[in-house]
Amino acid sequence: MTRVIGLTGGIATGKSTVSEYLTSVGYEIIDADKITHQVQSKGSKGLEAIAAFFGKDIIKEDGELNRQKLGSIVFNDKAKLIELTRIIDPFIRSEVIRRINESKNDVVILDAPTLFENGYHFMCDNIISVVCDFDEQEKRLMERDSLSKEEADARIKSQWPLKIKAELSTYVIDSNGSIMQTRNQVVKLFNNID
Ligand SMILES: CC(C)(COP(=O)(O)OP(=O)(O)OC[C@H]1O[C@@H](n2cnc3c(N)ncnc32)[C@H](O)[C@@H]1O)[C@@H](O)C(=O)NCCC(=O)NCCS
Ligand SMILES: Nc1ncnc2c1ncn2[C@@H]1O[C@H](COP(=O)(O)OP(=O)(O)OP(=O)(O)O)[C@@H](O)[C@H]1O
Repeated sequence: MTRVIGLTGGIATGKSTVSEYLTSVGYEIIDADKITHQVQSKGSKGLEAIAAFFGKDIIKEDGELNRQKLGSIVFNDKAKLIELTRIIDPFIRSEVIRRINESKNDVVILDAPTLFENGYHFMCDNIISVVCDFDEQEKRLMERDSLSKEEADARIKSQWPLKIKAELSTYVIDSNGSIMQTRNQVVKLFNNID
């Protein structure tokens, strides 16, 4: 049976950087963000369900989801984020489960930012959290996504505190240093996990 290693952390703490490295050394990654985009794509049932709740204006002229608009609604209104999760998570979950069940590998990495918030930790044998200090996370998020301080803080605060995620994880990667230092921790960790 395929073992599932959960990879989580906070927005812009370095999960994708870690999962890109794990891909390069041959691990199979199930990327919950990519699946989210897939189940919300043009003409999908997921997008139809989102538009039924948030209104047709949430779809752009080209038929794609207006991600920026939806993000600014849900990351500033907890009740709306709960609604979005209620609508879209069943689509994400069934695809994640399908991918795990169909995997031919001994190990898959489930890369999910809201692993704990959305209850995906119950599917995992081990959990790795990638964490860094709040100021560093805020800085990285503002730079990467060209967000203001307020926009970055709203996104960070819509997730569970990193301290709690770290406490609930089997392993913690501290990404405060350089990318090379993060990578070295991953190499060391995976030498011991397998
Ligand atoms: C709100 C949406 C449209 C924003 O889209 P956008 O393209 O700007 O961001 P993207 O999807 O690439 O996510 C970027 C980051 O936002 C954070 N994020 C996404 N969804 C959530 C959420 N429900 N709660 C907290 N943080 C979230 C994550 O850290 C993620 O890595 C989109 O994130 C979404 O539909 N989210 C709800 C689905 C979900 O819960 N996805 C997480 C899968 S475990
Ligand atoms: N030591 C480090 N480890 C990881 N990433 C770093 C480090 N130093 C800087 N970064 C940068 O931080 C940014 C955020 O990293 P990344 O995109 O991997 O975050 P993420 O956790 O996957 O975020 P999201 O939840 O939004 O998908 C990237 O631009 C990355 O290059």
